Amino acid sequence: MEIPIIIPSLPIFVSLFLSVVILLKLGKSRLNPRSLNLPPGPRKFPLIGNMHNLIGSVPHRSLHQLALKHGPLMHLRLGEVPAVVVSSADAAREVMKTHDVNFASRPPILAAEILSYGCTGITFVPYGDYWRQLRKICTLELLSMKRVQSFRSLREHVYFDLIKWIASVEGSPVNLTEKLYSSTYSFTAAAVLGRMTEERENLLPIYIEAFGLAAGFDVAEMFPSVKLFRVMSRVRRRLTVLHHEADEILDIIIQQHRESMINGGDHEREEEDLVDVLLKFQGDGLEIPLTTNNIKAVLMDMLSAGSETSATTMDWAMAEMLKNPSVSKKAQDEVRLVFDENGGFVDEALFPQLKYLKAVVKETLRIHPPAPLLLPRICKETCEINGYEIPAETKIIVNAWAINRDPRYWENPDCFQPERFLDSPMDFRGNNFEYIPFGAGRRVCPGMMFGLANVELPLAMFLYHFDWKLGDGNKLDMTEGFGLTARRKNDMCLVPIIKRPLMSLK
Ligand code: HEM
Repeated sequence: MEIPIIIPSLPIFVSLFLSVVILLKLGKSRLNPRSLNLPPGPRKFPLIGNMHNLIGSVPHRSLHQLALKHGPLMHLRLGEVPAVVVSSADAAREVMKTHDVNFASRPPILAAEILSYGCTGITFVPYGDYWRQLRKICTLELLSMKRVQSFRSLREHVYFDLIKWIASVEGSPVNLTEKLYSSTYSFTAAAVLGRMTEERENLLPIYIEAFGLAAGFDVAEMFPSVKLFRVMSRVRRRLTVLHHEADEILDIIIQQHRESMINGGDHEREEEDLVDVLLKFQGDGLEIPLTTNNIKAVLMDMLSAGSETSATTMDWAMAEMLKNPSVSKKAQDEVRLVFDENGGFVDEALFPQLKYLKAVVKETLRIHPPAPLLLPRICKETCEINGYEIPAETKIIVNAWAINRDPRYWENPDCFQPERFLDSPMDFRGNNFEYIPFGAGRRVCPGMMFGLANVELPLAMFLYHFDWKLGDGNKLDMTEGFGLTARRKNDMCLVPIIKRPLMSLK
């Protein structure tokens, strides 16, 4: 009698094979250190660990709910990656101040590895001499207050074009969200790469797709020891193609800058862009020489870190003001008082007078931090925090969203009340751990001033020139979406009504 041989279909065979590989890996894994005094956390399942705990809501909300049960220092396993989630100001201070050096590197991330030339930009490069050199260039040159001011005329032109367009469609619904994101990209790309319009425009669809993919879930990142997942990763393949396309465009841009420098510079431009600045450093005898790929990595970091964060802040600020008419009235009254006296020109030089608008921006960053989990850190050497052991190589996730709304530090934490920041010494530079939209410690955001200028100017222009109402049949939707930043899920369509005519730019 013949014995039937059952041949499983290919997908079943592949999943069986992968399960066995993962089980074998986890079997001899270092990830079940029962003897360690780890922070408490929810029960972990085989293979997935706590991945199931993140289903159903945006990650910062799911993690917040878990932390309410397990505490401000919570241990998780995401696939095979051990992680600790920090959800209180005290624990955040321990990580980003007391033990800052130990937590000053970031875990490698697939998208950064590919798009940022093997993590050689500033954002994901490990803490050390090369990072220190880049950070110095960043704070003293690329993103200094002087540099931010040098982009003033560029900023005015980009956002003036936007409000001119809005004025041209007065009375009809405008997809403000879409316009905010595209104008912020235009400004950031022009400041970073220069005014070469065609190349910048070609880079935009690549950038949008790449950062969309980067925000997605990739199983290879959850099981770094299973090399097969890396080989099979569709995200990896697509990111690699996009990286090559972006690389060619960046090469053209850098080449044109080099030629322009040899010919004595571009006399039509008032300001240097960031490519100009980095190329000067390249020839400047740095301690650790900057290769052209290093420069491209920094440029990609600036584009990704600089554009979505500002647009997301602006979008939430507009949505909150629409939801809270008394807030928008106060902000509008202030802006109109200041700029009516200035002949109707929205002038950055007068922004120190916009105390209420600045409080609106601060409150937006409190209640809707664009990077609600900051950027991840990694523990270099095993250390102790609050009596718990944090093993080396643990991924550290700081839930800034939860901290910024913690009722122990904030009255009515879920209410949008800019008044709480008027006459308050609280700042977002990483000194007050109950308010950390830009992070803290050595890796705190170096682009704060650049980002804020990019938010305040368009907001002041929107409030000064227009009244805004929801289009017929549109409801204000405050749902959060998934993405690289915590942007709103659905675009906001608003009807602009001109209240102050547009003056031409000075
Ligand atoms: C509203 C605007 C912005 C917000 C809320 C924001 C937020 C953040 C956060 C939370 C981090 C991680 C900090 C940490 O790990 O402690 C970060 C890092 C960073 N940001 Fe921003 N950012 C903004 C705008 C910008 C802009 C405009 C730029 C540049 C053009 C920029 C460049 C960077 C860079 C390069 C890093 C990495 C720094 C490092 O690892 O040393 N950011 N940002």
